Amino acid sequence: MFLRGSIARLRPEQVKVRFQQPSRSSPLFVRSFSSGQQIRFKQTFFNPNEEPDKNKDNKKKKKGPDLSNQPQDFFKNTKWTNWIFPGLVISLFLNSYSSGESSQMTFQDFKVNFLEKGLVKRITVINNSFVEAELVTQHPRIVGFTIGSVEFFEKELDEIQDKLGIPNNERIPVSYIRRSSILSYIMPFVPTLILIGGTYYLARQLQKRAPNGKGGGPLNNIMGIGKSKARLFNQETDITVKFKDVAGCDEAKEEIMEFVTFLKEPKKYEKLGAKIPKGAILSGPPGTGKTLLAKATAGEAGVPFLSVSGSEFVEMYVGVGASRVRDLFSTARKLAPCIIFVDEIDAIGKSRESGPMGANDEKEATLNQLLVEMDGFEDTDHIVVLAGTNRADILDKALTRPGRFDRHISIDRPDIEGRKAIYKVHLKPLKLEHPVTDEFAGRLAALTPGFSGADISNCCNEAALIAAREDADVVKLVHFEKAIERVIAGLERKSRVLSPEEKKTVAYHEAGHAICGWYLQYADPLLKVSIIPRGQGALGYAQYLPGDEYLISQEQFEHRMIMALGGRVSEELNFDDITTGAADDFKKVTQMANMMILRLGMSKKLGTITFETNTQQPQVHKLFSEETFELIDNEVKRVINEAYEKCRKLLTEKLDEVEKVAQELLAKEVLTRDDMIRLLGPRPFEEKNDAFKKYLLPPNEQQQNRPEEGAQAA
Ligand SMILES: Nc1ncnc2c1ncn2[C@@H]1O[C@H](COP(=O)(O)OP(=O)(O)OP(=O)(O)O)[C@@H](O)[C@H]1O
Ligand SMILES: [Zn+2]
Repeated sequence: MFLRGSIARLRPEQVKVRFQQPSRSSPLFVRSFSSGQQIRFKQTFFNPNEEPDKNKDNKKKKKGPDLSNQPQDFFKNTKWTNWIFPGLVISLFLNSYSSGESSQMTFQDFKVNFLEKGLVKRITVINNSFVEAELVTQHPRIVGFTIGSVEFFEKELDEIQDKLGIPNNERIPVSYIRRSSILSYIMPFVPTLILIGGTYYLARQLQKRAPNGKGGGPLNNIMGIGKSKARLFNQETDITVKFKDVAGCDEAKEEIMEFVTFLKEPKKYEKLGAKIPKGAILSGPPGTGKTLLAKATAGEAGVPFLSVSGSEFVEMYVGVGASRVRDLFSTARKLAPCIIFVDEIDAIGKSRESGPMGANDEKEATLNQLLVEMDGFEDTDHIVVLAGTNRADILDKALTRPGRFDRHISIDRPDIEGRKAIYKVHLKPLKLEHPVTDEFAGRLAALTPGFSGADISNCCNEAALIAAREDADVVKLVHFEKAIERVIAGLERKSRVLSPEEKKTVAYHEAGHAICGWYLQYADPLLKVSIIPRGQGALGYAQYLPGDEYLISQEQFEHRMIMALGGRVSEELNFDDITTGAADDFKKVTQMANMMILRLGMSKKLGTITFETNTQQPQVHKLFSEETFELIDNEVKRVINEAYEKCRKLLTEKLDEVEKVAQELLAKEVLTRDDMIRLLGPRPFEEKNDAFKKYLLPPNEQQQNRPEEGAQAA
């Protein structure tokens, strides 16, 4: 009765320690395995009438309900099964321990030490082979010894008592009993019991789910392998996301809204005989909020949300994926109405013929099962399946067929307005210097072209971390600027010390890039140039702000190539030797040139043909002749050479400017756009980036950048 609860919490080593010193806390287990006679042993060290001692163990145990009075509670509690195995082991241990309580000796010892001294109160002969004698002393109270034959023992006993002159009516009472220990019945089964108990206990332990709801140990993976790994988010407790938390992507929200109304008032549709779409594919680059949108849909509809990743269906054992799909849908049916979200569906939904290895049986089986399940549930089941992917183009056509994922919702990287809205969402929890204004969010959005929702969330968090590191009370714009730089270019590496020569080379290299950017019409606005090493291997870098562009002209392409070559050309013009610093630039230039020639039809000689090959499929025959091959080679070289010549011409003309910028860089390490204007005068072209003009240009420059408006105003 004192043991309840505590064993379950004790670790094995604790259990051991407890029982090395027999305490009052053992009777539960002694009783569970002892026959009536064995209680006697227990009484030798446990007195039920004894006052409970006031040690802290006891106090703790007394708190809970008394187990001995409420056995039914004990068995109702499912946890009791967890005790079986440790209980078994401990009670066996105890049994062996408690058996040692009566002192064993020889008949000779007994005769000399007790019998002849008249210390014996009562004698019991057990099974004609063992004698237990109760003494008048307390310690030991009981002694035992084996005898060869009962006749001999009786004779000896009589002789001694005769010798001591004890009258017949006062002789030691002797009783004869037969006793079969329950242990003698149990013992043959003990190994089997331990085996079964052990296996059961291990299985239970391993099947216990980890607190985060994910699988437990390795054995669990095998036992529950066919189970879906979907995480369930309960509508009341877990899904707090609503559409208002998903900023931007208004079209996507609008489209997905239909599912919300369906899950909320299915009758409205069913009344008219309409079939509700069963699923939708959400496609878009990583971090654009596909998962978030799916969750918000569940949040708005107020239904459970089952989230699983496509890759979680894939296992090396055949048939596991299909079984997991089945399990997922059977769970969903129980929870309906509900939303299933399968992230990275391309892991199983890849087009079945594609891939260099041909079809993969296991993946195909999994996909087939998914298709079967989607066909299998009726729209009256009120289950909606949403799937996320970054590669909608490689999905199997069978998946996107009507009646399955028949809606395709694409979520793009947010534009300036989208980013502004997302910033507003993620700035809300931060402690800022000023309340969030449109201006402030717009400025951050303009500084982060191409950022996804996840990047923005990361950037806001990074800013707060930087502010905390600087012991600031509030998060300021500078912290955001540092965070953005860090996200874009990586961590500043002040520890990487360059030699003065290296530093000089980097300064002229970066100055070359910067000057090209300054005097080329289609170059993006420059924000800053720096020669502080950052991230992985970047010795210097320049931050430009491309706008949200959807079309890029040939001239733009060319200007970008010239800019990329500016670093190496500047090295050539200013030093006798060249360095390895331009490797990355060349990679970019080559990629751009290849794209122009092979995909964009920007070569007159080759014409408007795309030479793109499908790298996923093995090439069986040549797609174009040797001559075309050579022509492509020559054209790519020509485009790059032309850009190189233009770059060399430009930088030769602007050698003084390069010198100025390089010297200033060596002195200050970082140059901003304002520094550039101070050194070179304003850029000769209007900036092309609207967001930049609107949020980042100082007001006086905004005037200069809009000549017509300026004229009208004057
Ligand atoms: N439109 C948005 N509004 C607010 N927060 C956003 C938005 N998009 C993304 N986020 C932020 O980015 C995080 C990651 O987004 P999410 O996991 O939904 O992206 P995903 O598109 O599913 O990415 P992946 O393709 O890598 O699975 C979100 O938890 C959220 O904080
Ligand atoms: Zn470079």
